[in-house]
Formats: sequence, structure tokens, C-alpha cells
Amino acid sequence: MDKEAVRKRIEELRALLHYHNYRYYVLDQPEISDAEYDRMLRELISLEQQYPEFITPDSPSQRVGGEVAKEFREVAHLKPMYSLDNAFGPEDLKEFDRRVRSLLPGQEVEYEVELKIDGLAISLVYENGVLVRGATRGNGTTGEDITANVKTIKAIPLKLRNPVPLLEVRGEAYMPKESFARLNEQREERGEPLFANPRNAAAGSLRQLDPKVTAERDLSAFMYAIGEVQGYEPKTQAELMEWLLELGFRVNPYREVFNNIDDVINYCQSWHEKRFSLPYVIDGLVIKVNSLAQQEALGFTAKSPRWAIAYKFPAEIAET
Ligand SMILES: NC(=O)c1cnc(N)c2cc(Br)sc12
Repeated sequence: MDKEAVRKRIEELRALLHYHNYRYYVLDQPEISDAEYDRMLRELISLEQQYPEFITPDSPSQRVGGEVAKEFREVAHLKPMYSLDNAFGPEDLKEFDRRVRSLLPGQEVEYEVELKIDGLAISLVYENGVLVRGATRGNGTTGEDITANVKTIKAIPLKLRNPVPLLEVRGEAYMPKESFARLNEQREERGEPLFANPRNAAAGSLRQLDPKVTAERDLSAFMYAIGEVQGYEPKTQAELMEWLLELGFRVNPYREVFNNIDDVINYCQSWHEKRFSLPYVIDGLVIKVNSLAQQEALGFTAKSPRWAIAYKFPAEIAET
């Protein structure tokens, strides 16, 4: 193949590999076998080795970087990452609702309710649709640069399906329960210390200086909020989540909108038992005022949004 033909074939393989990665890791609906995917990836890598000048950071071949970092660089979030106040039962949720409605006199209020994933909060920055940075939450204002490590998470797109000029998106990286059990079995066999829970295992796996270790840890992610954004103005939280899905992000499917706090309470309580059947750990639910204009009007206290609250499950009765 001449150079131009190789360049075209590289572009074609990249588009195919991005698409099939999306089908498998984001939609969980693969269309081809792993063997076929791996064959295409091997062809891409060999063509890029012939012409390294064609390699781009968003190429599927660039998911697992080579070098081991010496330490993590500190980076500033484009917009601070918030933390949530907690509600420990129905009364706290009713108090939250009363406060929201007292600050929005005479207005209809809808709540969007999502699952609270028990992992490690991450923030991703995309420029013109290409992933350029990944960071931990840190103190909310600055975090650790873990770009090389987040690129190994297949549920995180290296390139968006329709690019916007600038997007900072937040979510939770987590380790599925089964991967956690397998990892601890391996560590037990090797006489290594076990991880206490999937959240610690995810945090330990993401804060690895060697991305090849992260790549082996079978991490996944759900995205659920945006920070800085240029080129899009969502009206509601529900619409924002649909938009993230269209861009190619993995978004948790359990999302409901209610127009009264009693339905929110019933929905939260319905998850006390259901959560144990999920393939990942959740430590509650997140209730957000659905209208982004109302979120804007409600604003933030020193550290938390007035327009959102985390409903925490009652402490699990320790298995006797
Ligand atoms: N769905 C959500 O908004 C969500 C899910 N899982 C989490 N661990 C968190 C944390 C914050 Br802060 S929001 C949120």
C-alpha cells in the first residue's frame, strides 16, 4: 500500500474501532467478536508503526501509554467540583424539599433522581471532541492529573461522537463487583494485601503511576455532570444526561423524574434491596432539581449545591 492508502486505511480502522468500542463498552451491545476487534487493532498498530507520523492521541492504539509517571501533576479544574449534603432518611428529604420550594416561591419543581455510584470521582476535559485530560476530584478545586490512567478505561471515549469546542465532564470511575472479587482472589494467591472494597480498589487502580497496571484492573465509569462547556446549553438535568449519551459517554440507565418528594422517597426506598442485585456498588441516590435555571437560582452554600442532595442508605446491618 502507498502512503496515502495507508493513511486512509488507518482512518478507516480508527473509526471502526471507536464505533465497536462504543457498542461494547458503552452500550453493552457488541456487534463483532473480541477476536475481530483485536485483529483490527493489531492491523492499526502495525500500520502506525510503519508511519508513526500518522499517530494521533485519540487513536485506539493510544489507550495504554508506555512510560511510568514519576508522580502526579496537580491540575486546576475548569469549574470547581462540588460535594453533596447527605439525607439519611425521608424526613431529611422532606426538609430538603421544603427548603428548595421556599427559595422558589410559586414555582413548579421537578426532581431528577440517579444512583450514587461508589467509586472515585473523575473529571475529563475534551477539546474539539478529543480527550485531553483526566483528573481526580482532589479538593474540588485542584486534582491529580491521571490522564494516562483514565485513557485505559474502555467505557471512557477517547473521541466524542459529535464534538463540541470544549467540554469538562464529571463522573465516577468504579470497579465492578465481579472484577473486585477476581482481583482480591489474585492478590490472595500472591500473598498481597487485599482491597477492603471496590471503591478502594478503584482508587488504588487509578492512582497507579504505571498505566499498564490500571489497564489490567477492568475499571468502568458512569458520567453524570458537566463543568465548563462551550457549544451546548441544556435546559434540564434529564436532557443533559441524554446529551452525554449521544456524545458517546456511558450514563447510568436508572434515572427518574418526579414532581413531588413523596415519589422521590418511595423510589429511594425501593433501592434499599434492589441495589444488591446491581453489578456495581452504590451508596445511595442523588436527587437534583431538574431545571438548570432553578439550579442556577438556588446556587451553592460554602461547599454544596442547594439544588441537590445525596440520599444515603441506612447502615447495612452487619451480617452476623
Ligand atoms: N448521579 C450523580 O450525580 C452522582 C452519582 N454518583 C456519585 N458518586 C456522585 C457524586 C456526586 Br458530587 S454527584 C454523583
